[in-house]
Amino acid sequence: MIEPLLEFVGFIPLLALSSALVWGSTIIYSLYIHPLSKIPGPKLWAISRIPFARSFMAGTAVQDIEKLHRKYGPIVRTQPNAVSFAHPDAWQDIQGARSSSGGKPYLKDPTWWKSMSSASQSIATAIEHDTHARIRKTLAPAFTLRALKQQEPLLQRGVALLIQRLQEKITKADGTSDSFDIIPWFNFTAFDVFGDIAFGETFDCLETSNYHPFVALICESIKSHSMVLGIRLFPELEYVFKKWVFPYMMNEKQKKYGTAVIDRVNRRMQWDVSRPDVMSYVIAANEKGAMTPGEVQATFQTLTLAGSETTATTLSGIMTQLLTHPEAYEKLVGEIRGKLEKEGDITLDALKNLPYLNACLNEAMRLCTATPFTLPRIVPKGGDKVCGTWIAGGTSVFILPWAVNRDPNLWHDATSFHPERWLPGAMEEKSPFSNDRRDTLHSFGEGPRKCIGMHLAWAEIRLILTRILWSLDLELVEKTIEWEQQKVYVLIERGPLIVKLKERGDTQ
Ligand code: HEM
Repeated sequence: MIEPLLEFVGFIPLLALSSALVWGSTIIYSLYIHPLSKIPGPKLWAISRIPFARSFMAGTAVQDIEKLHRKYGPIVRTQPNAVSFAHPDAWQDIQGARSSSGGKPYLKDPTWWKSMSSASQSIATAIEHDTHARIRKTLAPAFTLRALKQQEPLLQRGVALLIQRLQEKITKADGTSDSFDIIPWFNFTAFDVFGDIAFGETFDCLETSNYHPFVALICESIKSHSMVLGIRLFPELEYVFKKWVFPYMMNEKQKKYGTAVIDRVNRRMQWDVSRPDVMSYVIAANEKGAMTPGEVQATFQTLTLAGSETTATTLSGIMTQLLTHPEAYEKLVGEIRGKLEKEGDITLDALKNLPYLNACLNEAMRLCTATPFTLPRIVPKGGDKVCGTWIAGGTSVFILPWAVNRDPNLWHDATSFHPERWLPGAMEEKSPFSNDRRDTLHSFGEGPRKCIGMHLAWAEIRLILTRILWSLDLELVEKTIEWEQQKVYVLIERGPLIVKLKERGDTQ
């Protein structure tokens, strides 16, 4: 009885010694022999995936890695096999088409991009170039400027309902509203407008002045989605989590509302109507069988999230900046009310030509970018030069817009909100912003996988912001959003922004 125990106890030092040897040689390999050993960065991050995963799952990765960039430079090793770039050339090198990759961009890193919930691929989760190109070609006509012109009445209708709902809040005798959090209203509008433009049904958020359970679910699940992504960095654990943990994380709400988009997609496909929504283009292209039904469903699920969360984040960002910079707020309201006399003057075409509005939006997209961390790509076999540095094939590489957009070497007074840096005067030699690297702001990505919804996003953001500022005066009651400290779980977790409204004071 005692003998096997003694045998086992005797085995422990051997086990400890062999583990120490394996660990020791892995550490020495990672630090001194690995093809990325010359890339600067903290040693702990170079030998283990744990520090990155911890920081990512805590929602502080963008701030933590920004600090690493300030210390180690624009190229930093963030995991044994991953490198972050905060370099002006990174957009072209990592996301652009490369001659070294046969004129194609690097493939998306499946650890980050492969769909977790759907067997079918979507425009965003498709890894292979051919599948992506086929899906993108089917959707592209729905997102041109021409299509947007036809979709404008749908957009205007959604935004008009937002304004009506906000005006209904003005119930006090002194002509003001009670204090309320304006952030959910950006979510309501973004999801409703996109639902209407995508498949002809809103989520009734503005109708009911409340979250549709599906929209609430999406907002709540942003954090848990990041947990899952963090776990994926450890393929050895993923099987256990997939089999034993994730099924239990799927709650009743998820089961009930998870199909909210698919149901709408299926309903829309049965309609025999002519309306210029995104689905009408897909139906037309699908007469030739361009996308499978599974791809259509997966793509509309992606579009709903990609098309709404990002827009709502940008609106939250610009509103936070304007309400905390009263001089910019006043100047923008002056431009909007001065140049747009009647409500009917607020058209998408007119808004393109308001210089201060567009300067404010560019500046908000710089500091409050909706995608502060871009999901990684894989350097092709054989390796490649990225931003002038040789990176081994198979390395996971990503851009950190959060750090590029705050780099004091690229921007004057980098962390402050200055819409002026986007006005023509900023190019003049005497301007403090004359050396700003405006060309490094790529809010919508770069290359063949650049945001397909860019025109729609600009239109929606300009229209929502302008119509609010044209109709209403806003007063900041309480700012609980400190944008610099916002947690980022791939997308940004946005805190409350408490405001009061009143009807605009001057003539209408
Ligand atoms: C301010 C709002 C938005 C921002 C900042 C934004 C940003 C981005 C970025 C940076 C990418 C590239 C991601 C990557 O490849 O790593 C992207 C891709 C994408 N965006 Fe947007 N986006 C916005 C609004 C929209 C809207 C309104 C839609 C609606 C359809 C949309 C749909 C997509 C899709 C489908 C992709 C993937 C494209 C592809 O892989 O071909 N986005 N977006």
